[in-house]
Amino acid sequence: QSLPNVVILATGGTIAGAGASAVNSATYSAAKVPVDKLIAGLPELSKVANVRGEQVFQVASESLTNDNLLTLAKRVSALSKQPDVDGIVITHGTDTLEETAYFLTLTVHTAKPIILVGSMRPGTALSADGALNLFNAVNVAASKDAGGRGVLVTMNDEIQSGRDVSKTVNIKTEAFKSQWGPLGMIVEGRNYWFRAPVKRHTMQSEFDIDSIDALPPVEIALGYEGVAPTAINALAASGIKALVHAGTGNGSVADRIVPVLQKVRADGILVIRSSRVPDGFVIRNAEQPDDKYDWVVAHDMRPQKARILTMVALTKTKDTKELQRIFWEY
Ligand SMILES: NC(=O)CC[C@H](N)C(=O)O
Repeated sequence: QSLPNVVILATGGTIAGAGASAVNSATYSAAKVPVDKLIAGLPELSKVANVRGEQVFQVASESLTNDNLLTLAKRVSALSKQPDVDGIVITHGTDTLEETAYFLTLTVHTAKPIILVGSMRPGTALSADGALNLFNAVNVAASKDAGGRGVLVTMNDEIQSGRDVSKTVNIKTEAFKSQWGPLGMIVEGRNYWFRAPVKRHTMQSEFDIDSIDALPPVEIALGYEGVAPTAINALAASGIKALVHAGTGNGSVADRIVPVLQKVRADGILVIRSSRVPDGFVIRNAEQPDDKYDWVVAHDMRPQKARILTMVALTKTKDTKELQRIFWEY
């Protein structure tokens, strides 16, 4: 057979979920159905690619750890080097899918398509979205024109950049959005491309999962009206190497928190100023004098993605100028 070879790495989530009845679209158990059953339930895949599955984990994605991330990325990297693998699909819970997608696009050196996919409803529900999302993922992974675009996400007929995309609604099937728009769409197994990523990824990345064996502890502190320094002080005392501050507005920081973050930086912990606002981006030296305080701004990265990039960057550098360059470039 001359069909492309696609490997599905299954990690759990709602796409492998099962509920008690067809009306249970929100009340169900995630991470129940094994990958071989997912593949067997979608005979249409055999016309698109030679598909085989590997069960890497079977978890809800909010429980994934840094070690899980390393295990998965190393497996993706190893498979991508095999001549008998043309594309890789990763089934994943949607809650932290955006973090895994960004981690892989930063660290896996391949021009072969890598596609993450999940679903918002379990396969047992009325109007389940997982089957079409997975069919689309395998189609994109099997197509020649999907390589070299960074790690991609196929949800709701859209092809999204793994760097840009986030879960923005927690109940609808159109859950994944990027403020910069999707890269394309997939309809009846055909890709329609409209734009390409400009940030560094995969082949052009200076980071390589094959030489990363541990990730440093990096945590997130939220800014809000009435915020106290309690959480930041506790995090700083816990041995973290960097703190992502999810500030208000344009990454603004409460006046009583500013000296706390200055102390955190003086103690050798890197401070990354991000925003809890989903869209837009943080501008350096606006709201706070980042040059003076030696803080880094997270550009357009949401706090959870800023944390991923910070962990990856810290495997190479602790220099704040370097870290800021990395935030602009990735
Ligand atoms: N829609 C989902 O995949 C959410 C299920 C679960 N919380 C997870 O992220 O794995």
